[in-house]
Amino acid sequence: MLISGTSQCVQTLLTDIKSAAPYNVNVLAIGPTGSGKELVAQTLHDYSNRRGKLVSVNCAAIPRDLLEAELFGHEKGAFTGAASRRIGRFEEADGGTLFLDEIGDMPLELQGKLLRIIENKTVSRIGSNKEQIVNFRLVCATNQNVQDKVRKGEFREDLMFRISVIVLNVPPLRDRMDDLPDLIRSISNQLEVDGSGLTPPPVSEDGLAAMMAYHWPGNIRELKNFFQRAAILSKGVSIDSNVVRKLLPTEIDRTVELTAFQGAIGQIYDTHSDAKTPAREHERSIQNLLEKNNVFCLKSHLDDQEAQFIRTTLRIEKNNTASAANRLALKRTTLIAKMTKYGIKPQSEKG
Ligand SMILES: Nc1ncnc2c1ncn2[C@@H]1O[C@H](COP(=O)(O)OP(=O)(O)OP(=O)(O)O)[C@@H](O)[C@H]1O
Repeated sequence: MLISGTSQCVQTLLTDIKSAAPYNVNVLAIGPTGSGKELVAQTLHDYSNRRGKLVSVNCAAIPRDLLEAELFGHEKGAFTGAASRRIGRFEEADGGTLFLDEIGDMPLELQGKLLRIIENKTVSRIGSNKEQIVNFRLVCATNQNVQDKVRKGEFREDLMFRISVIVLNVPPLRDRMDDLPDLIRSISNQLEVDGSGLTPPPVSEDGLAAMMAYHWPGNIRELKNFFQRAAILSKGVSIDSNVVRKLLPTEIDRTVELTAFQGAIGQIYDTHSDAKTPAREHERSIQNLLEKNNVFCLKSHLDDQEAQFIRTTLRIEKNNTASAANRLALKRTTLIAKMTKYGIKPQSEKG
């Protein structure tokens, strides 16, 4: 599977992957859950031309007391239950790439051992004194703020520096909505060959607009799940805004709201037009949001809205920041500062 998308942030990510791939330097991929960090590791490995394989270990999914044996392997009889010799993941990745997912969850005592292996490139199985040379390329991933963990004493600072020679930022889906059509195509292709028997339904224009208004907290994994649900429930009918409304029920208020906001960029909220209907709809959606959330974080909600406004305006104004700033009654420098704050990059700077 290829990393799909033509958005600026994905193009930057791909360029960084290709630049780093040939060198055996440690890479840390940072991004929210489901954003495609494992695919980044796979792509790095593919471009590296290392002859070995990619070996993936999820440090959060393996119980703490088993993780060490998983990584280092063990000799027969090394501990109760070690009925036979087992090769560890470091050895398995010899000549290839070792991908340690959720590295922030690695227990502190194992962090020390990992640091030694990174420095010496030798490993010994539990129950053995024999050191073996291993030649693996290390790629780690996290969706946590590792620096925060360092501050709290939960992650070794020296290890953080060692694993993050190159840092790749994997963007959340909401920051790369322009890639939605490409991602849908990629997920549809997967559905056709994954043996699930599902036929990917087409997506109508208003369906795509409703999907773009949703903020996808589970990122590409959530998009994939949504698509599988849609393939089952829509029974071949195309995914339109009604299907999206049905399948993303808890967030649809947001969709209604954002669609209204997108309309606002046209003239729905134009003071010269009849704004009563959308205003009532807007009020209803706010009421719904308040009913569903005991505490509603207005600040982050407004930030999200602001970011969405800016993205949409840039799209409408074909990434011309001067025109977008005019449309939003902002100074261009203010718009650019806000774009930096929200990590929005225009596809091609014209303004
Ligand atoms: N470009 C893509 N096209 C199709 N599917 C994709 C794409 N990128 C990622 N996916 C799918 O999205 C899901 C999540 O991707 P992945 O496991 O790489 O995310 P992650 O960031 O490593 O998640 P986590 O933080 O939970 O470990 C996977 O099922 C993957 O196949």
